Amino acid sequence: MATDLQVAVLGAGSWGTALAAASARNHPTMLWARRPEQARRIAQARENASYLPGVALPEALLVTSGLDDLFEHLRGAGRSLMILGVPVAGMEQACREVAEGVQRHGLDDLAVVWTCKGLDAATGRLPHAIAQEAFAGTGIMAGVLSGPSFAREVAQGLPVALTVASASAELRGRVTEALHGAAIRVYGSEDVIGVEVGGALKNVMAIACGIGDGLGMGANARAALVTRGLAEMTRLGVALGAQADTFSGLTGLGDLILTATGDLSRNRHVGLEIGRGKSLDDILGDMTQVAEGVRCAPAVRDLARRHGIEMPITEAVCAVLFEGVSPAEAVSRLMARNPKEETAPSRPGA
Ligand SMILES: NC(=O)C1=CN([C@@H]2O[C@H](COP(=O)(O)OP(=O)(O)OC[C@H]3O[C@@H](n4cnc5c(N)ncnc54)[C@H](OP(=O)(O)O)[C@@H]3O)[C@@H](O)[C@H]2O)C=CC1
Ligand SMILES: O=C(CO)COP(=O)(O)O
Repeated sequence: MATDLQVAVLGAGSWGTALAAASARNHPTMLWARRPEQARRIAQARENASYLPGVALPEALLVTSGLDDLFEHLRGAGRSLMILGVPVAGMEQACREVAEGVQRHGLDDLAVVWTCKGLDAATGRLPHAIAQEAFAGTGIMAGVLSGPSFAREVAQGLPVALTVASASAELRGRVTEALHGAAIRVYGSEDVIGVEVGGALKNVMAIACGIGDGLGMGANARAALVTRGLAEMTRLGVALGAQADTFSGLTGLGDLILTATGDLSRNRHVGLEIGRGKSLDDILGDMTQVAEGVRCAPAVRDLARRHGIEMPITEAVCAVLFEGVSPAEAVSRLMARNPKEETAPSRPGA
């Protein structure tokens, strides 16, 4: 392999595994699973049977459950890249472990991208704020990788377009080099906030669209939810410092369309089942993978209220998930809102 870029992926869920497999085709790549028995099973079977059953992983992909192995893999590389494949709930711990590992192993040129889509449930912080705090004083280059990308399709080698956002051109270049190829296009952006807000909020909107489809509300209602959902995403994003244009790109409209309409989406699945009358506890009890929109919805609602941003669809999702409001009642409340102008979505109050 003629490359001086070495890649480590922390987190062996569906997305971490799919990205590690893609990277391993061109660069020395090591995947870290937090459970030793899972790492052993993946390494032996060349398959992640828990998260991506039936997908063959490249022979070249290294697998470990030892965090120190991951840093040793990167030490001595010409250039190194760490991809965090954990959900938002694991972001703070992952960043802390990376910061400590960098010091312990004397890595001085590491680029780190996270892939989680959500807000910190307790504080409403976006992932970059979590990373910023953990990485302070370490010299780590940081950024976010997002876009419309079901892990299973990526792992099967089907075409996909992603966006990497970072202030660091060097980091954007490394991520592009690691993943860009025959089936993956990687676009660059400097709008970290816009990319993160799009990724977090499209999950909430996917739950809303799933609820509508579960209720049998029809294609017109779905189109209305997607469009007005995008208006909510843009409004909050702009209030937080994002660029409005980002929301018509891959990580905004692109990911919203995918997740709100694609049946591989876990968030859409949650909404569909709620709309069909199942309880949230039963739905989550039957799932083995994360649906970030569930924990994210109240954090988004609280953040929006703090910024004085109206987010009726998000409020409705929270009311159905956590306040005992029936899906039908939530729809009635949305429809009963006062008529208004359809102004540009980025304008406050639109
Ligand atoms: N799957 C997809 O298509 C895509 C997912 N994403 C985003 O990527 C992130 C990861 O999702 P995905 O891979 O799908 O999730 P999965 O549910 O498939 O896997 C989650 C992975 O994270 C580990 N994990 C779970 N909770 C924690 C925690 N608190 N701390 C540390 N590790 C934890 C799990 O380990 P264990 O098995 O030991 O429990 C597992 O390896 C999410 O934010 C998701 O929105 C982004 C793009 C596409
Ligand atoms: O983020 C995703 C696709 O871009 C995956 O969506 P779900 O988490 O809803 O499955």
